[in-house]
Amino acid sequence: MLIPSKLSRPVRLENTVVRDRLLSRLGGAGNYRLVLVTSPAGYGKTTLISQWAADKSDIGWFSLDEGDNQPERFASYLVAALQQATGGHCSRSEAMAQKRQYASLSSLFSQLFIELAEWQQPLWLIIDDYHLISNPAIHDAMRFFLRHQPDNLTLVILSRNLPQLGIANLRVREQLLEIGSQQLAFTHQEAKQFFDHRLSAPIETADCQRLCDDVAGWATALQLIALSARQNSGAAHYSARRLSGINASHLTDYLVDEVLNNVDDDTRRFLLTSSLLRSMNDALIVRVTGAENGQMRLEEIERQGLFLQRMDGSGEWFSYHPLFGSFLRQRCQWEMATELPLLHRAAAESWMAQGFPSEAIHHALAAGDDMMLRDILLHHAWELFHQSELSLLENSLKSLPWETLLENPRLVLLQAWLMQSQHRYGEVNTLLARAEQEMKQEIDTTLRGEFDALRAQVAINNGDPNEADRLARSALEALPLASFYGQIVATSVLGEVHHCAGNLQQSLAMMQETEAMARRHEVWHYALWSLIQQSEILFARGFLQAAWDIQEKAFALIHEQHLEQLPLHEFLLRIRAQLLWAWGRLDESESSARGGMEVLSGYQPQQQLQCLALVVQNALARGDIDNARSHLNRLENLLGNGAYHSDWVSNADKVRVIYWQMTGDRAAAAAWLRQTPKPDFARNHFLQGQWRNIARAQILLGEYDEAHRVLEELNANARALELMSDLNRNLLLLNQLYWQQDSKNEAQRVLIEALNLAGGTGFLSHFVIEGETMAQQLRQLIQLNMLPELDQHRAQRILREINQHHRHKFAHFDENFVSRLLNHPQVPELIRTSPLTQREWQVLGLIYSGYSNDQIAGELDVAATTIKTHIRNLYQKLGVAHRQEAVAQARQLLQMMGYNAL
Ligand SMILES: Nc1ncnc2c1ncn2[C@@H]1O[C@H](COP(=O)(O)OP(=O)(O)OP(=O)(O)O)[C@@H](O)[C@H]1O
Repeated sequence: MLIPSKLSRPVRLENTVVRDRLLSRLGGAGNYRLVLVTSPAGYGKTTLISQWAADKSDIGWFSLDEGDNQPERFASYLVAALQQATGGHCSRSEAMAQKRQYASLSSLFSQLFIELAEWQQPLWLIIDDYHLISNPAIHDAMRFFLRHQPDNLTLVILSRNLPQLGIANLRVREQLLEIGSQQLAFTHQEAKQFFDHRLSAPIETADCQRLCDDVAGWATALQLIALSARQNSGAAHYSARRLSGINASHLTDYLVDEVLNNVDDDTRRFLLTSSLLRSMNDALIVRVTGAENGQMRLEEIERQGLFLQRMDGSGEWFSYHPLFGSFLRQRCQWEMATELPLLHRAAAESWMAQGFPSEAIHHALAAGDDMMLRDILLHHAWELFHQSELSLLENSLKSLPWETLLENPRLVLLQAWLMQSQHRYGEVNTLLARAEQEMKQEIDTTLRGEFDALRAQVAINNGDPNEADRLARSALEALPLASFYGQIVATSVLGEVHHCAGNLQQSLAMMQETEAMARRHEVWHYALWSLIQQSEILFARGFLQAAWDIQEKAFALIHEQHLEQLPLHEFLLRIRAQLLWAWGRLDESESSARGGMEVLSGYQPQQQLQCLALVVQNALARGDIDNARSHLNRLENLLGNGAYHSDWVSNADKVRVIYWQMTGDRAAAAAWLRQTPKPDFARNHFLQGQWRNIARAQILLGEYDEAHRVLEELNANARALELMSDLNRNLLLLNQLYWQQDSKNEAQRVLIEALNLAGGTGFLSHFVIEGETMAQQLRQLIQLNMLPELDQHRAQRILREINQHHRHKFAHFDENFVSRLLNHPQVPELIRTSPLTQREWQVLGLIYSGYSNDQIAGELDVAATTIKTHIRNLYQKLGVAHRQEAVAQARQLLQMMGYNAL
């Protein structure tokens, strides 16, 4: 819940001096991205902007306190302020902010800007006391905000110092309106107006000017002078003299002498005790200060000019001027040390009664009241956990003695989940084991179930499916229906265990069950997770259309529940990219993979490894070697700088091995093959992937027998486990193997089977990526008319893709290449003296790529007889008699130029 006073413009402006000269400067504020009002404490920043904003409807006001250094909290208030300004227009961003479902502040802001794009009127967002922000993550996010905010939005920042927001740049571009302390300082005329409002007896103009000069127009000082003049008449000059030359840091002495010592004891006590509250209303005041009528008391303090600000339109919420508030709190620590725990306890109780557990925890911590903290946590910790108040919870648990946790093992469970959610798996088991060992009371069955469910999750994350299986089963046995969270976790883990064991049917059933439970209890995170797993299973079984449909459901869930910024969204975008890639929809695939990287942009770059591998994979399918190389550099860099799960590594290795195959880099493949782990048995599709990488490297290195053994076993397993997608991929590699071994018939047989399987899976790019060897075989199959009609169409489609993407293969013989070739010292004499025409080079390239005469005619769009003439001429010039010789010549030339020929 958000505290209303933090989202309200201070409204009490009667008796303030209307500062026309500054207001008219602010009249043009809408022309700037940023209005920056900076000055030392108490120069009138808040008052001025509050006056200026008084007649505006589209404003959002956000007053910061120290707690707002936590990015999630900052974001929630910022979005809420904009919601206020737009009358609730940004509901998606609001839901995301409330549920904390975003990867980074900048991604949340991007969503915000999408919603704001429809908002046409001018819009103002005011952030007061920005100097309280010290967290660099927030500064970064606000720089992002400033760069991308819509043109009709103006950000107004009030701060005691110059914020780190790239101010110089905005200044140069004239996008910044600045108001500093010199401008904020009261003029003589304003000071006169000020005193005329405040003092019962008028003050001489000359006196007023001197007072104003003495304090350099500092508003707070003028206010203090007026205060003391009212309290002990005639002391105005004395105060001004004392105030002249001092600044906020020396203010304490002055405030003690002139303010605290000048109010009656009752008021003094009221000021000190109430200052412990960062925001206050009637109920909080009554409970903490013991005042009979809190509201009246607050209004009275406000009337006395004791730096209390009214924070919302209804007049119920107040807070002290920050300067005065922190002074009072400090004094309170000194003067009322013994009473502090009692006061904080009262504050915590009152916040609890009003439904603000996190504010209550703040006071329970300050009170050092373990019992109270324990009780708040027992009742509200899960709610806060799901709102990602992780650091508040962590601090709370840290401050409780271990014995208290042992007596309340649910708190141990909470601490363990906090560790798991931060991937500190090792610590989870240590903590739970220690708790079990040291707990005095018998651990009840439900709790054991909860412990086991969490341990099962940790085990599967750690890659130990056997242990995960045992724990998940034991959890499900122990947990009653009411413990739905543990049940969901354990069921999902069991689903994963089956998945790892290759029991896809059971795994699918478990994941469907997880989804149903998670939806019933609105645990959206697990619902999404289980949908993604279902899609993975269906993909592995070769049901790509069904996988697509499940993905659609997952995207719908994300949309409905505003889960766009969950890291899991990346997972979904990634498997969508894989599917699109398989179907040859490369542009869409790449943009989905990039979308995934965007979701993770606020995390460690290592997290992007998998999406990056997909970007490389797309470049490879396009035959775009240069692009693939440049992305690969980044990918290899990440691989070398992180510890990854073995599946991640084998996905990344896949594109590396394909790249080496395409560029003929045997040395790299050999080095990799020496050190890559060789798992025992490819009983699931993750391990199949790793073994396929190995087989591909072996084929490239000419280790045909080894590759053959691997692929035979992979195929047997894939058939037994019905991993049809894997079978399809394996057959394509087997085809490569036979082709390289010159077993053309075998190659043809497995290719026909692969094409047939592709009728179900819809695979396309898997064929395309094999490039020219695939193209040659397909051309032959098409010519021989050996395929059933549908497969024939598919073969033609694949061929078109290869031709389109792999033009560079015959573009080797373009003008540039040919001129380099003719200047090569080893070029055969015959070619140097009677060079081919450009057209003849082109035809040679096509012959080399396995095109028939008719296909060359079709490709170059000329008559078949013309091609014959070209061929005759180029044979003559090359000194060859037939096709094979021409192909061999072309290969030699390409190799001479350093190309990896087919
Ligand atoms: N225009 C004005 N008319 C009358 N009093 C003013 C005016 N501006 C400021 N003051 C007095 O000065 C005090 C400080 O003003 P304000 O809170 O606006 O300063 P600030 O610069 O925002 O301070 P901080 O840096 O601590 O946030 C106020 O309590 C008010 O009494």
